[in-house]
Amino acid sequence: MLKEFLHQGEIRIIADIKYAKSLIRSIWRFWLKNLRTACQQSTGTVGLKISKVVMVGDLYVGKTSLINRFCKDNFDRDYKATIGVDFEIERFEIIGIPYNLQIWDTAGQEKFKCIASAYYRGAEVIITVFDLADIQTLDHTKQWLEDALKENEPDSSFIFLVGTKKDLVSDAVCERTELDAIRFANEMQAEYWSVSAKTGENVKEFFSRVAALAFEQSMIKELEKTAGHMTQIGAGDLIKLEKKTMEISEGNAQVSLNCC
Ligand SMILES: Nc1nc2c(ncn2[C@@H]2O[C@H](COP(=O)(O)OP(=O)(O)OP(=O)(O)O)[C@@H](O)[C@H]2O)c(=O)[nH]1
Repeated sequence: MLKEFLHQGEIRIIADIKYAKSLIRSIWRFWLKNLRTACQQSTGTVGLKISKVVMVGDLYVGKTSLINRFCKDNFDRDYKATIGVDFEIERFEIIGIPYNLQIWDTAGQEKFKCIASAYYRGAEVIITVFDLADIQTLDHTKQWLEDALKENEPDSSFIFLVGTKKDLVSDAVCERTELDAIRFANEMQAEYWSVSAKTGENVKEFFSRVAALAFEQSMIKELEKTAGHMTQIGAGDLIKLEKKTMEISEGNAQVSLNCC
């Protein structure tokens, strides 16, 4: 009798789990359908989504190298200063929706600042970059961020603080610098990452996080526009990205330079 009762209990639990699983599946399917419909309504088809990412920071900190490691999987040890601005486009496909990250690389040299700042507007993501091997560059990140924020609506951009050239510093130095960096990141309301363009450490992971957050944000905006209400999708960790291709067929267009 007891055995039978327990057996029935087991069946009940299994049935409940199955029910819960099917409920989660239905909610997920419903959400995906909503997302696709939102895209279709706003573009007429499942449209291409683009997010603008702007990289700022002192000269020589490694902005271009970081982008090149991610977009072209290469690293150049020779320094070629960015003149004005440059950009790369990285393509993804997420839940069947074509998605591009437009990554703007701005010059760190003071004399090009006035050109570069013209491209800060409309940044969904602002990446402030410093060199882990040159602590002074960390001190300047707040000013870079302030300049970039001036050109954007309040609270409209995700902010990242990125320490580069991790391969150049010992673990002890890195840890010490990171204590300051994390304090800065908190003050800047930024997410902190440390990377190496030379070894590739953390580069893919970092840009995947950038893309996931930016994609999520653009979908929320889309849903808000169509459904007229806020939908919480997650915190950038629900969507796992697979890069469609490592090749870049667009971008790399050096923008013309008439500095003031
Ligand atoms: N060892 C090492 N060197 C790096 C790394 N990233 C960049 N560099 C070197 O640092 C120098 C400057 O890198 P860039 O990427 O050109 O710097 P940038 O911030 O784009 O400079 P501007 O265009 O002047 O603003 C180059 O000689 C790179 O090879 C890294 O992760 N490790």
